[in-house]
Amino acid sequence: MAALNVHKPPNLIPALRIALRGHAILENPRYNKGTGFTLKERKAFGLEGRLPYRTNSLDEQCDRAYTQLNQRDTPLRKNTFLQSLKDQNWILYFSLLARHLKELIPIIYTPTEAEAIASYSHIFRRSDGLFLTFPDEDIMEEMFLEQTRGRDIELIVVTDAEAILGIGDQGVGGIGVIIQLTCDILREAHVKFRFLQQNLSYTRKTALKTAGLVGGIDPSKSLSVTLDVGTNNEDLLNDPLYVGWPERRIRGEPYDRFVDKFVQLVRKYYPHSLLHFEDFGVTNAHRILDRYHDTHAVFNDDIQGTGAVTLACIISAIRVSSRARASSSSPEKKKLSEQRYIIFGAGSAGMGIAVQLRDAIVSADGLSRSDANRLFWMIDRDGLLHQNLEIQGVTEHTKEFVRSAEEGWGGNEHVSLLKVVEKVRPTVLIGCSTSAGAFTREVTEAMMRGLDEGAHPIILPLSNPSRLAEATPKDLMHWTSGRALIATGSPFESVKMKVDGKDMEFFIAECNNALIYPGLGFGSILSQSRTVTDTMLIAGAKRLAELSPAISSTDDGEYNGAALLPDFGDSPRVNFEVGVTVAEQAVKEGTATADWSGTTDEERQRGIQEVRNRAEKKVWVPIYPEYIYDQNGQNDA
Ligand SMILES: NC(=O)C1=CN([C@@H]2O[C@H](COP(=O)(O)OP(=O)(O)OC[C@H]3O[C@@H](n4cnc5c(N)ncnc54)[C@H](O)[C@@H]3O)[C@@H](O)[C@H]2O)C=CC1
Ligand SMILES: CC(=O)C(=O)O
Ligand SMILES: [Mg+2]
Repeated sequence: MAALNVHKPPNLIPALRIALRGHAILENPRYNKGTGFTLKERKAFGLEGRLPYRTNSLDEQCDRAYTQLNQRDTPLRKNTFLQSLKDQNWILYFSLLARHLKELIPIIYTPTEAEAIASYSHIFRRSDGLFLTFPDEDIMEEMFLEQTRGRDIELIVVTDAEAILGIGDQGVGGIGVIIQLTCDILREAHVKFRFLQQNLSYTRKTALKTAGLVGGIDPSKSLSVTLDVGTNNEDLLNDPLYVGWPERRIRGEPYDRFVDKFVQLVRKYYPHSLLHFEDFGVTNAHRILDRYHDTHAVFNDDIQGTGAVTLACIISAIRVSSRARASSSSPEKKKLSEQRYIIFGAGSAGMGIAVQLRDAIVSADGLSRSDANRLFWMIDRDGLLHQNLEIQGVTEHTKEFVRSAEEGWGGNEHVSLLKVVEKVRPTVLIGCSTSAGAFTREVTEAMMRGLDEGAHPIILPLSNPSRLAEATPKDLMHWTSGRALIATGSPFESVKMKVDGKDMEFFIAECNNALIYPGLGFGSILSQSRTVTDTMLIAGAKRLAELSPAISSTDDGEYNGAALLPDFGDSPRVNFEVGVTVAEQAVKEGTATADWSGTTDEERQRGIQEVRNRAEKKVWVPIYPEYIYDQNGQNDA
């Protein structure tokens, strides 16, 4: 049978010159094509006899991998299967994800990844990423260079794993979340739909239809790093199979010194890279971000990514709610500054959301910072943060949002969520507390009672994984008779119910930072921005909101149940658009340093025109390029 040869997209992906042969190329996931090696390549790379006769197309390989995946009967087994696929063949892995994006995201990310991380030491097979361990501090630079030498790294995702999703301190297993996040950026940044349709007419249509050929940043240009500074998780400390450093977390000056040493290495060797922080503990997250914000392009996803995606979601929800009110007698209240926000859980995510919304209110509606702060009521374990409460470890950011004693919140006592809802009459209620079920029927009904006629309550239970959500969408929809505008942190099924005798289906948006950080990151990397500014984040969030189905499908007033944010299955296109907007903003405000971005006003205008074109060129697409054997060619991972 003739071997199929559909791997080489002419004029799209340049051929790669590679120096690895035989076993070495088959064992290297960056280059391995498995049965996808063409006859010519098999000959050139010494693979004849190492592979069975038939050459498969990438589509065929994806079909086979998908069938194998579906033979795994639990999400965790599917997660492990995908991890081993990635260890074998990156292009096949990303291609498979691209073809089944919506279905596979909950497998490789929340909620399943939480389970995989919690069992990391027990299901451990093979390491991935760079582990920098505290006792090896003196040789950190050698370890760093060993993994990165000769590589053109653009994206570094790092965690110290103190606050993984909502499941807390996971020690060294936290690497799982950032490996997936690194992958997310890679896979989501863009689908070159039109481009591919024009250039890849020979590719099977299904691949295009299923939003197949996704790209972003070349995986060889990214690095996942775990800073193993110990763990305070007793189960891990007592587990003889725990593979991390089995000591308590280091704190204070030694911790700061260790982190600083790492950041300085990044700055020294990769000055134009984006450094993405994930799932640091709340006491360190803000401090680290503030410390490096002005000196390098640093980004804390839990703070800034969550802030940006939530801002987008609320812009979209307010638009729906104000349209609905347009047909009632009460005022429309279209502005962010016309809302009252309760944020339940004042940790990294909660504070990130408050700061992002506040900054957007100041920039869009012209309020002073202190007036904007007054629109927020922050609630944590000890209840509402107010001046008479003795709060431990209040950060500068939190202080700004503490409510005044003059508002009559009483002495040093716990003011509950219900009490705050009754008194404040919020229009927006956001949960990032890890406190499952905290948005009770009583709280929700109290919120409904406080709303203006015709308004929709905006309720976002954002805690992950799914089991920690502050309420389920189904309950919220029933308690509010179908009025609530909801988005959650993890994926939930749509809610079908009768509203005013009409059959409705409400689609629940996933308000998860993974929907926006690939675009924010792509825009920052594309423009080689010196820093990631608040204005870049706001621009990205507004663009995401514009792309929301709820906005585009309710133009004529009636809310039809469309999701408040774009679907994760559409995230490649969406993140491409967000990335372009963010890069345009970076060029506009002069933080971009890419050689095409310009320094004078005139050059910057030209730079802005250039962004989209540059973005299309930059995208990495998971398709096999042709390989040419060259003993001076690439030989790294
Ligand atoms: N949807 C999304 O994009 C994101 C969701 N999250 C989720 O939000 C949750 C919190 O994450 P982080 O802010 O990173 O953690 P964190 O540990 O920094 O913050 C959690 C906060 O909730 C407070 N809290 C705990 N129990 C509470 C209770 N019963 N009542 C009120 N407050 C309580 C804690 O004291 C802490 O301040 C997690 O479940 C995480 O998965 C976090 C980042 C992004
Ligand atoms: C989504 C995310 O970053 C978290 O749950 O931590
Ligand atoms: Mg996170």
